Amino acid sequence: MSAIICKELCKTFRQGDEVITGLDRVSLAIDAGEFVCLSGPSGSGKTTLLNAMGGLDTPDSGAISVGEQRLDTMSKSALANLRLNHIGFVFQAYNLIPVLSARENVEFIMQVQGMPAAQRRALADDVLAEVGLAGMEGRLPSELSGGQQQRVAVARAIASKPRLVLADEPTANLDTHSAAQLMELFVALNEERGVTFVISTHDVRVMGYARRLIRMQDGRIVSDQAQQPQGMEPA
Ligand SMILES: Nc1ncnc2c1ncn2[C@@H]1O[C@H](COP(=O)(O)OP(=O)(O)OP(=O)(O)O)[C@@H](O)[C@H]1O
Repeated sequence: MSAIICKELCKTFRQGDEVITGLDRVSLAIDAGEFVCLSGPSGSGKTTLLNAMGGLDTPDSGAISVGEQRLDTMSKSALANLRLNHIGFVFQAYNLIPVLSARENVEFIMQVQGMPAAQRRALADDVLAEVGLAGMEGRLPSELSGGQQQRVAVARAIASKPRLVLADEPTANLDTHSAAQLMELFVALNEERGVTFVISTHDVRVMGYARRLIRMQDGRIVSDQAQQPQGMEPA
Protein backbone atom coordinates (compact mmCIF):
# COMPACT_ATOMS: atom_id res chain seq x y z
CA MET A 1 0.00 0.00 0.00
CA SER A 2 1.30 3.48 -0.81
CA ALA A 3 1.76 5.79 2.15
CA ILE A 4 2.35 8.85 -0.03
CA ILE A 5 1.80 9.53 -3.72
CA CYS A 6 2.92 12.81 -5.30
CA LYS A 7 2.09 13.54 -8.93
CA GLU A 8 3.66 16.48 -10.74
CA LEU A 9 3.75 18.68 -7.64
CA CYS A 10 4.64 22.30 -8.33
CA LYS A 11 5.07 25.09 -5.82
CA THR A 12 6.47 28.58 -6.30
CA PHE A 13 6.99 31.38 -3.81
CA ARG A 14 6.90 35.09 -4.59
CA GLN A 15 9.46 37.41 -3.07
CA GLY A 16 8.74 40.89 -4.42
CA ASP A 17 9.02 40.53 -8.21
CA GLU A 18 10.99 37.34 -7.98
CA VAL A 19 9.36 33.93 -8.45
CA ILE A 20 11.22 31.24 -6.51
CA THR A 21 10.83 27.57 -7.35
CA GLY A 22 10.01 25.39 -4.35
CA LEU A 23 8.92 22.25 -6.18
CA ASP A 24 9.18 21.60 -9.91
CA ARG A 25 7.03 18.69 -11.14
CA VAL A 26 7.87 16.31 -8.31
CA SER A 27 6.41 12.82 -8.68
CA LEU A 28 7.11 9.95 -6.32
CA ALA A 29 5.45 7.13 -4.42
CA ILE A 30 6.47 6.02 -0.96
CA ASP A 31 5.14 2.68 0.30
CA ALA A 32 3.88 2.08 3.82
CA GLY A 33 6.77 1.01 6.07
CA GLU A 34 9.53 2.66 4.04
CA PHE A 35 12.41 4.55 5.69
CA VAL A 36 13.31 7.38 3.33
CA CYS A 37 15.80 10.23 3.51
CA LEU A 38 15.48 13.39 1.43
CA SER A 39 18.82 15.05 0.82
CA GLY A 40 20.08 17.91 -1.31
CA PRO A 41 21.63 21.35 -0.99
CA SER A 42 20.06 24.15 0.99
CA GLY A 43 17.10 25.54 -0.92
CA SER A 44 16.59 22.38 -3.01
CA GLY A 45 12.98 21.92 -1.85
CA LYS A 46 13.20 19.33 0.92
CA THR A 47 11.18 21.30 3.47
CA THR A 48 8.68 22.39 0.83
CA LEU A 49 8.12 18.74 -0.10
CA LEU A 50 7.78 17.61 3.53
CA ASN A 51 5.33 20.46 4.18
CA ALA A 52 3.24 19.34 1.21
CA MET A 53 3.29 15.72 2.45
CA GLY A 54 2.16 16.85 5.89
CA GLY A 55 -0.58 19.15 4.64
CA LEU A 56 1.21 22.13 6.20
CA ASP A 57 1.33 23.82 2.82
CA THR A 58 -0.68 23.37 -0.38
CA PRO A 59 1.00 22.87 -3.76
CA ASP A 60 0.12 25.22 -6.64
CA SER A 61 -0.62 22.25 -8.89
CA GLY A 62 -0.33 18.49 -8.95
CA ALA A 63 -1.87 15.85 -6.74
CA ILE A 64 -0.78 14.49 -3.39
CA SER A 65 -2.30 11.70 -1.33
CA VAL A 66 -1.43 10.32 2.08
CA GLY A 67 -2.95 6.91 2.67
CA GLU A 68 -6.17 7.00 0.73
CA GLN A 69 -6.73 10.73 1.21
CA ARG A 70 -6.13 13.48 -1.36
CA LEU A 71 -4.48 16.38 0.48
CA ASP A 72 -4.58 18.93 -2.31
CA THR A 73 -8.39 18.90 -2.49
CA MET A 74 -9.08 18.48 1.22
CA SER A 75 -10.76 21.15 3.38
CA LYS A 76 -8.66 22.96 5.99
CA SER A 77 -10.47 21.26 8.85
CA ALA A 78 -10.07 17.78 7.31
CA LEU A 79 -6.35 18.53 6.85
CA ALA A 80 -6.04 19.62 10.48
CA ASN A 81 -7.74 16.40 11.54
CA LEU A 82 -5.39 14.30 9.38
CA ARG A 83 -2.35 16.06 10.86
CA LEU A 84 -3.61 15.63 14.40
CA ASN A 85 -4.44 11.94 14.14
CA HIS A 86 -2.37 10.35 11.40
CA ILE A 87 0.91 12.23 10.88
CA GLY A 88 3.70 12.83 13.41
CA PHE A 89 5.99 15.82 12.87
CA VAL A 90 9.53 16.20 14.22
CA PHE A 91 11.33 19.47 13.50
CA GLN A 92 14.89 20.73 13.78
CA ALA A 93 13.92 23.13 16.57
CA TYR A 94 12.16 20.80 18.95
CA ASN A 95 9.14 23.13 19.24
CA LEU A 96 8.40 22.15 22.82
CA ILE A 97 6.33 24.46 24.99
CA PRO A 98 8.91 25.81 27.48
CA VAL A 99 6.57 26.21 30.46
CA LEU A 100 5.21 22.65 30.21
CA SER A 101 6.94 19.53 31.53
CA ALA A 102 7.98 16.69 29.22
CA ARG A 103 4.78 14.84 30.17
CA GLU A 104 2.58 17.89 29.60
CA ASN A 105 4.20 18.54 26.23
CA VAL A 106 3.35 14.98 25.15
CA GLU A 107 -0.13 15.18 26.68
CA PHE A 108 -0.95 18.43 24.96
CA ILE A 109 -2.10 16.91 21.64
CA MET A 110 -4.09 14.20 23.45
CA GLN A 111 -5.80 16.97 25.39
CA VAL A 112 -6.70 18.61 22.08
CA GLN A 113 -8.01 15.22 20.93
CA GLY A 114 -10.27 15.15 23.99
CA MET A 115 -8.70 12.20 25.84
CA PRO A 116 -9.53 11.98 29.58
CA ALA A 117 -6.75 13.19 31.93
CA ALA A 118 -5.82 9.87 33.59
CA GLN A 119 -5.67 8.05 30.26
CA ARG A 120 -3.50 10.68 28.59
CA ARG A 121 -1.11 10.84 31.53
CA ALA A 122 -0.62 7.05 31.45
CA LEU A 123 -0.13 7.09 27.69
CA ALA A 124 2.31 10.02 27.85
CA ASP A 125 4.39 8.21 30.49
CA ASP A 126 4.39 5.01 28.40
CA VAL A 127 5.57 6.86 25.30
CA LEU A 128 8.23 8.78 27.25
CA ALA A 129 9.51 5.47 28.61
CA GLU A 130 9.56 4.08 25.08
CA VAL A 131 11.88 6.91 23.94
CA GLY A 132 14.14 6.36 26.97
CA LEU A 133 12.94 9.19 29.22
CA ALA A 134 11.41 7.26 32.13
CA GLY A 135 11.94 9.26 35.33
CA MET A 136 12.21 12.58 33.46
CA GLU A 137 8.47 13.12 32.88
CA GLY A 138 8.26 16.11 35.23
CA ARG A 139 11.23 18.03 33.83
CA LEU A 140 10.86 21.24 31.88
CA PRO A 141 12.54 21.37 28.44
CA SER A 142 15.21 23.67 29.92
CA GLU A 143 16.11 20.88 32.35
CA LEU A 144 16.79 18.41 29.54
CA SER A 145 19.68 18.08 27.07
CA GLY A 146 19.11 18.78 23.38
CA GLY A 147 18.95 15.06 22.63
CA GLN A 148 16.44 14.51 25.43
CA GLN A 149 14.31 17.44 24.24
CA GLN A 150 14.27 15.98 20.76
CA ARG A 151 13.15 12.65 22.24
CA VAL A 152 10.26 14.45 23.99
CA ALA A 153 9.38 15.87 20.57
CA VAL A 154 9.48 12.33 19.12
CA ALA A 155 7.30 11.05 21.99
CA ARG A 156 4.80 13.81 21.20
CA ALA A 157 4.92 12.92 17.50
CA ILE A 158 4.27 9.19 18.04
CA ALA A 159 1.80 9.42 20.96
CA SER A 160 -1.20 9.30 18.65
CA LYS A 161 0.32 6.23 16.93
CA PRO A 162 0.63 7.83 13.48
CA ARG A 163 1.41 5.60 10.49
CA LEU A 164 3.63 8.33 9.04
CA VAL A 165 6.35 10.46 10.66
CA LEU A 166 7.81 13.44 8.78
CA ALA A 167 11.05 14.76 10.23
CA ASP A 168 12.72 17.95 8.99
CA GLU A 169 16.44 18.04 9.82
CA PRO A 170 15.75 16.30 13.15
CA THR A 171 19.43 15.94 14.08
CA ALA A 172 20.55 19.44 13.08
CA ASN A 173 21.00 20.60 16.67
CA LEU A 174 22.23 17.31 18.13
CA ASP A 175 25.74 16.05 18.88
CA THR A 176 26.83 12.85 17.14
CA HIS A 177 25.90 10.58 20.05
CA SER A 178 22.39 12.06 20.47
CA ALA A 179 21.87 12.03 16.71
CA ALA A 180 22.78 8.32 16.59
CA GLN A 181 20.39 7.58 19.46
CA LEU A 182 17.58 9.44 17.72
CA MET A 183 18.17 7.58 14.47
CA GLU A 184 18.23 4.22 16.30
CA LEU A 185 14.89 5.18 17.84
CA PHE A 186 13.45 6.00 14.40
CA VAL A 187 14.73 2.69 13.02
CA ALA A 188 13.16 0.79 15.94
CA LEU A 189 9.80 2.52 15.44
CA ASN A 190 10.00 1.75 11.75
CA GLU A 191 10.91 -1.92 12.20
CA GLU A 192 8.75 -2.71 15.24
CA ARG A 193 5.66 -0.63 14.51
CA GLY A 194 5.91 -0.31 10.77
CA VAL A 195 5.80 3.49 10.94
CA THR A 196 6.74 5.10 7.62
CA PHE A 197 9.52 7.69 7.95
CA VAL A 198 10.45 10.52 5.61
CA ILE A 199 13.41 12.49 6.95
CA SER A 200 15.03 15.52 5.36
CA THR A 201 18.70 15.96 6.17
CA HIS A 202 22.03 17.47 5.15
CA ASP A 203 23.80 15.03 7.40
CA VAL A 204 25.53 12.17 5.56
CA ARG A 205 25.61 10.21 8.81
CA VAL A 206 21.80 10.31 8.98
CA MET A 207 21.53 9.28 5.32
CA GLY A 208 23.40 6.11 6.29
CA TYR A 209 20.26 4.88 8.05
CA ALA A 210 18.00 5.21 5.03
CA ARG A 211 16.88 2.28 2.94
CA ARG A 212 15.97 4.74 0.21
CA LEU A 213 17.78 7.97 -0.52
CA ILE A 214 16.12 10.68 -2.61
CA ARG A 215 18.27 13.62 -3.71
CA MET A 216 16.75 16.94 -4.65
CA GLN A 217 18.09 19.94 -6.49
CA ASP A 218 16.34 23.12 -7.63
CA GLY A 219 12.95 21.73 -6.60
CA ARG A 220 13.38 18.50 -8.55
CA ILE A 221 14.21 14.91 -7.68
CA VAL A 222 17.59 14.21 -9.29
CA SER A 223 18.11 10.69 -7.94
CA ASP A 224 16.09 8.10 -6.08
CA GLN A 225 17.94 4.98 -4.97
CA ALA A 226 17.44 2.00 -2.71
CA GLN A 227 20.45 1.42 -0.46
CA GLN A 228 21.70 -0.89 2.25
CA PRO A 229 21.49 0.98 5.59
CA GLN A 230 24.93 1.49 7.14
CA GLY A 231 24.01 3.16 10.44
CA MET A 232 25.92 6.19 11.55
CA GLU A 233 29.55 6.45 10.47
CA PRO A 234 31.88 8.03 13.03
CA ALA A 235 32.04 11.85 12.70
N1 LIG B 1 7.83 30.92 2.51
C1 LIG B 1 8.73 31.09 1.54
N2 LIG B 1 8.83 32.28 0.90
C2 LIG B 1 9.72 32.45 -0.12
N3 LIG B 1 10.55 31.49 -0.56
C3 LIG B 1 10.50 30.30 0.06
C4 LIG B 1 9.59 30.04 1.14
N4 LIG B 1 9.76 28.76 1.53
C5 LIG B 1 10.74 28.26 0.75
N5 LIG B 1 11.18 29.18 -0.13
C6 LIG B 1 12.21 28.99 -1.17
O1 LIG B 1 11.93 27.76 -1.84
C7 LIG B 1 13.14 27.06 -2.13
C8 LIG B 1 13.08 25.69 -1.46
O2 LIG B 1 13.15 25.89 -0.03
P1 LIG B 1 13.16 24.70 1.02
O3 LIG B 1 13.07 25.32 2.37
O4 LIG B 1 12.13 23.72 0.63
O5 LIG B 1 14.60 24.07 0.78
P2 LIG B 1 15.40 23.02 1.66
O6 LIG B 1 15.98 22.06 0.69
O7 LIG B 1 14.52 22.50 2.73
O8 LIG B 1 16.52 23.94 2.29
P3 LIG B 1 17.30 23.81 3.69
O9 LIG B 1 18.13 22.56 3.54
O10 LIG B 1 18.14 25.04 3.74
O11 LIG B 1 16.27 23.71 4.77
C9 LIG B 1 14.27 27.95 -1.62
O12 LIG B 1 14.76 28.71 -2.70
C10 LIG B 1 13.60 28.83 -0.59
O13 LIG B 1 14.26 30.06 -0.48
